[in-house]
Amino acid sequence: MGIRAAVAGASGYAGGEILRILAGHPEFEIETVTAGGNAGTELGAHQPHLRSLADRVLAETTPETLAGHDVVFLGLPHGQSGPLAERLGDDVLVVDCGADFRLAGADDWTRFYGTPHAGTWPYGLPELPGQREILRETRRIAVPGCYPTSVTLALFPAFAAGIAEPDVVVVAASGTSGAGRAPKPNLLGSEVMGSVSAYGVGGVHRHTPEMIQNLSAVAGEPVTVSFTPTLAPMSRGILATCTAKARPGVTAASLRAVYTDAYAGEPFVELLPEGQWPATAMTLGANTALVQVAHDEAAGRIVVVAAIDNLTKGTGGGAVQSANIALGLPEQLGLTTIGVSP
Ligand SMILES: NC(=O)C1=CN([C@@H]2O[C@H](COP(=O)(O)OP(=O)(O)OC[C@H]3O[C@@H](n4cnc5c(N)ncnc54)[C@H](OP(=O)(O)O)[C@@H]3O)[C@@H](O)[C@H]2O)C=CC1
Ligand SMILES: CC(=O)N[C@@H](CCC(=O)OP(=O)(O)O)C(=O)O
Repeated sequence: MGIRAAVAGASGYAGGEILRILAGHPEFEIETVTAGGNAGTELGAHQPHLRSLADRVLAETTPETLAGHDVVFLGLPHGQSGPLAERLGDDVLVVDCGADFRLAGADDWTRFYGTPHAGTWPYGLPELPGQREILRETRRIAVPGCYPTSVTLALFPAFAAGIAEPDVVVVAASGTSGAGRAPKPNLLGSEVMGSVSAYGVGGVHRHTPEMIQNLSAVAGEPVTVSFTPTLAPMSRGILATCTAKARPGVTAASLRAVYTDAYAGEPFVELLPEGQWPATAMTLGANTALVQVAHDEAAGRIVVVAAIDNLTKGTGGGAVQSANIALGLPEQLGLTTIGVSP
């Protein structure tokens, strides 16, 4: 008998990615899959790529259907996780892909999400300093947002090493799956194809406080982040271009040395060889973040580019990576760094 898992939101993009990974994981048994309005229908109608699970019937998402499992993965709209998690025992590992428990600051939560703050859970980004120790001891995990995953991995080593001023500018392109599968007028194929567009400009995107929280904690001082997301005509992937003012004395060699050291032992983050730049296509389906750095001497800025698959390292893969740690399994179990191409 393996580790009994339930996936809520199994008809959605995040839930589908979690199931894709769990289906190839040697320790998990997928016992229950749930949805909202699509409860009662077969999973294969929504996730036709998950062949071995096609005839599973989606249950309703209730505390009763999610009870009795060792692990519950939640891929639900914001606001749904808190009431469900409250009704699941403290011994059950709950891994939430929603935003509800990511932020420590209730004011930030209310300002960006407009509802009362549900609380704060340990943050599922194992690469952050000290985070693996925290994840080993917890039964509640808040999986990071997809943009904050890419930006935090791109920049935290520079702040940990004290080589960047606390003034960050990020422009990131995301594939459309980041927006979920519910239809939205600006996300019709004809609106998205052949065009890249900015949205959430001017410090209003809800991932901004999450980036600030992560980078400020590592820097030990408040970091400002000017974040501009853009939508790119592709299904998956995030390419985040992040810059910060360099502290005096930083050189191309010292910058590279910081990132070489930071990621030398990390299984899922790779500093690419010099001269090679990350592309989203290199990460598709893989639980990897690919990173490259440059020192823009004329501008006095550090430039870091990171690529991830928003659904894998940015959600489902990150969720399973953190769950592996919390369950005492090898962190890499069931996860691959090998992508899909072309
Ligand atoms: N897409 C991404 O790249 C990322 C997503 N996330 C987060 O993961 C969560 C899910 O996102 P995503 O998969 O993209 O969204 P989708 O819209 O693709 O899927 C949402 C899922 O939630 C279910 N659902 C919707 N409303 C309810 C409800 N009232 N009660 C129970 N189930 C409900 C849907 O079921 P039904 O089919 O029946 O409507 C569906 O299974 C969100 O919190 C999102 O922020 C996090 C990081 C990245
Ligand atoms: C392309 C696109 O629309 N992306 C989403 C981010 C998706 C995500 O991961 O965010 P949460 O988990 O915090 O909802 C957005 O910008 O709102």
